[in-house]
Amino acid sequence: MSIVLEATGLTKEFKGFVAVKDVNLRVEEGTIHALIGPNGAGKTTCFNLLTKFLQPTRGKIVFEGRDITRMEPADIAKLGMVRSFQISAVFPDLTVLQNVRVALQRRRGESFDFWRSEKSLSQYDDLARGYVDEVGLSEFLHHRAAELSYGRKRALEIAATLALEPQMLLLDEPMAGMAQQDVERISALIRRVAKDRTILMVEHNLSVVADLSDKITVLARGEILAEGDYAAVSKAPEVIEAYIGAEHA
Ligand SMILES: Nc1ncnc2c1ncn2[C@@H]1O[C@H](COP(=O)(O)OP(=O)(O)OP(=O)(O)O)[C@@H](O)[C@H]1O
Repeated sequence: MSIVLEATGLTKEFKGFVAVKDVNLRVEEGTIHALIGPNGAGKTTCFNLLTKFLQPTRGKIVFEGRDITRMEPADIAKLGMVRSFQISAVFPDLTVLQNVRVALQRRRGESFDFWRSEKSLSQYDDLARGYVDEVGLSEFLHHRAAELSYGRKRALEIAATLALEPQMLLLDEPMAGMAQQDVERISALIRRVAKDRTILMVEHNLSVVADLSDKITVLARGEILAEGDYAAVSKAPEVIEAYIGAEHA
């Protein structure tokens, strides 16, 4: 199986404090890979490094055979690696359809003054409808984003992300703040969009991680503690200890 994203010796120091230490990570094509660990483990920092929101102190990141260590987030998005919720959410006053169209327009690198050119935008309608369909929001096509429930807003964000046509999606705590019925809906959605894409996610909800992930990397104090499927990592004594230790910290 081929490796889509590979980090080698990834390290981030904040004024001498090592938040991420010598992390070696390989994400295989077509998998859902989760990054977990107790609070303060370095997950967010790691994620920000991989998506280039932070510059690593040391280490190398290769996406699809290309060294992206020094690239900007917008440039790696063009290469096909997109962070969801990067497109910071959705425009509340636009409809579901309009939001996805705007994302499509971005992908095509057109100007951003969408309010002027309703006509030229309509060429994207069919494509946009396809993504809206894919995330199960067809019946809300003409609803304003602001009117959607929290879970449906998240689905809309995913639709807008898909419209950027990523080969790899990085999801930052997709279940954060979700009610149970939304968790189930978004889980199903992630599984569906993962069919022809690669996904790396940071997620605190361990039952979601157990349910969705092909592979899990456990971080603690900035370092990789364990790696494998859920059955394996959840049994590893060092993982149990790290979680319990973090609870008592
Ligand atoms: N900009 C920063 N400056 C200094 N220290 C930082 C900075 N960002 C993160 N850290 C520290 O790095 C460590 C790892 O933080 P990080 O947010 O990556 O962990 P996390 O695993 O995402 O935690 P959580 O689950 O609580 O979100 C923490 O000790 C944090 O205080």
